[in-house]
Amino acid sequence: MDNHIPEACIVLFGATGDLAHRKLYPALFQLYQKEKLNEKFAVIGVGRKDFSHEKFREDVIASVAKTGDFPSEKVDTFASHFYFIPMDVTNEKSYHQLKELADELDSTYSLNGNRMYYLAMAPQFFGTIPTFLKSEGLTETSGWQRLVIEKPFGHDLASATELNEQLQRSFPEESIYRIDHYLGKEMVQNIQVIRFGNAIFESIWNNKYISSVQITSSETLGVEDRASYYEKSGAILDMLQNHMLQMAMMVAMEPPGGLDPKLIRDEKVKVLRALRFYNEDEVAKNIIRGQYKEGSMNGKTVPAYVDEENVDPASKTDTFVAARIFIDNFRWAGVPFYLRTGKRMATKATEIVVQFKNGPMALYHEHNDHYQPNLLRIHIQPDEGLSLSLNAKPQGDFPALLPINMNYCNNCQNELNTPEAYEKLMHDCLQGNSTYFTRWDEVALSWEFIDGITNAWKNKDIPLFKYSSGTMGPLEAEELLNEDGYTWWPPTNVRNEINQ
Ligand SMILES: NC(=O)C1=CN([C@@H]2O[C@H](COP(=O)(O)OP(=O)(O)OC[C@H]3O[C@@H](n4cnc5c(N)ncnc54)[C@H](OP(=O)(O)O)[C@@H]3O)[C@@H](O)[C@H]2O)C=CC1
Ligand SMILES: O=C1O[C@H](COP(=O)(O)O)[C@@H](O)[C@H](O)[C@H]1O
Repeated sequence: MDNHIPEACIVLFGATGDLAHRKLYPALFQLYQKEKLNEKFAVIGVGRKDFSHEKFREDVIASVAKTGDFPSEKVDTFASHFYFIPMDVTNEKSYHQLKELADELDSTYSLNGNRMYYLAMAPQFFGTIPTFLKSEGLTETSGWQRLVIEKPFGHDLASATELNEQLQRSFPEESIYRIDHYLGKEMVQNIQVIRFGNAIFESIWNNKYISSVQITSSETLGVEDRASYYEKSGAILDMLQNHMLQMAMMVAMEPPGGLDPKLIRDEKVKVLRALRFYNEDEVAKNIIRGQYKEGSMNGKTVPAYVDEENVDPASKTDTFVAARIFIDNFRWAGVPFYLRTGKRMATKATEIVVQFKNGPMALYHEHNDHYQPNLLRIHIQPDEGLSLSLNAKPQGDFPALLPINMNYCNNCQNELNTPEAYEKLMHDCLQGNSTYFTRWDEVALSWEFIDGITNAWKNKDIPLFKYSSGTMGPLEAEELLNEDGYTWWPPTNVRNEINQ
């Protein structure tokens, strides 16, 4: 890991695709504008379209322009570093032309042989490309070689293992950067600092003082045009296996011995090792799956999942999942972690709520409707921040109670400066910092846990609960918490709280 401005040739497979256009070019431009990239970089875009370098540059300029009003000279100079190779990645021979251009740019821009290969392509190509990169000699340069790989990383443990073995024949584990874009989110990275940078939290961050943890990631969008992928994945593979478990790991991990990526990832993986795995009966009791029905959102009727384009009308795909999980270790024994995520829910929000236990004696709250437990809310999105709910006394009125909130908003004043997840992750990769990428042991264990659930869904008659679009999911997800004496805390908006 180093902090100097990295020089590298970035080879972007999938350069004409949606992810590259919407996220990756704007992210690279931000790095360039902030001087986290200097003139020593080149990007080679790969796709099947017959683009010239010029056409590709126009595309890159258009993509950047969609994200803000930037000086055209700066954008043009940035785009001049972009080159395009039309090729079919399944054709081994086409890599020769790629190699030639990469070697040439290496010397034109003095890139020291450093290469970042970014696979922004459908997963069926994840194994093929690294194999050809190695067999055709693209991994033999004098500099570093890093492989960035998009999601999904397999669809179960067996397929993920097979893919991983294939990758490791071309790139060692320390050169493989598996993207989970939630790990690039500002407030997900902040969890570590909030916990380990504040003695008041770390000392009570355990089962003596915390009664439960809730993590919600709700979306208002439906399946959109991704049915062919989503029909096979559902919310459980799309969100729970990766983003939701990653957030749970960040909340639950032990303090690392330092900030080295290995030390942090070692602690995260220990959380997964302590995760309670469920048998089929336990899956039925602890995991709720749902699917959206027709409903009303912003005054408009939206269709049921089964009526969406390219969805099987008899589909049993989960568009919602709520899970009660337990981390059976000294710190967390007995503390339920509730995770829920879904599409077509009432709000777009990601929030973590840490609920603290009530004090040992009910001096104030026994007959008081206003009493609420202390909550620490970590607002991941859309606004980023923290809120701490406390109880106080309203002016002059004793012994009444008034719940109050202490709020901090990370992006309210300086909105434009919050780096996008992809900007941070690409920068980290260029610097060789793998902290916020997923290591193979994390991926394998998370698949093992998820396979237990999906196998139970296949083998047992476990219901799929329907929920109306525009709600927070099926009633059964609420009952999951009610059984334990809890209720889901609705996501709040820290900006509104501050402005009240
Ligand atoms: N889009 C998003 O918001 C997100 C995407 N991802 C992941 O990113 C990856 C890419 O997604 P996305 O950008 O949406 O996909 P798209 O379908 O929009 O783009 C696919 C890209 O692959 C190229 N391609 C396809 N087949 C070949 C081939 N045989 N040889 C060379 N190039 C080929 C296409 O080029 P051409 O058309 O020129 O052939 C295109 O550039 C996926 O793994 C996805 O899961 C992850 C999170 C969010
Ligand atoms: O990975 C994915 O994430 C998005 C949600 O990401 P967010 O940053 O907007 O919260 C989700 O819509 C998509 O289905 C999934 O593949």
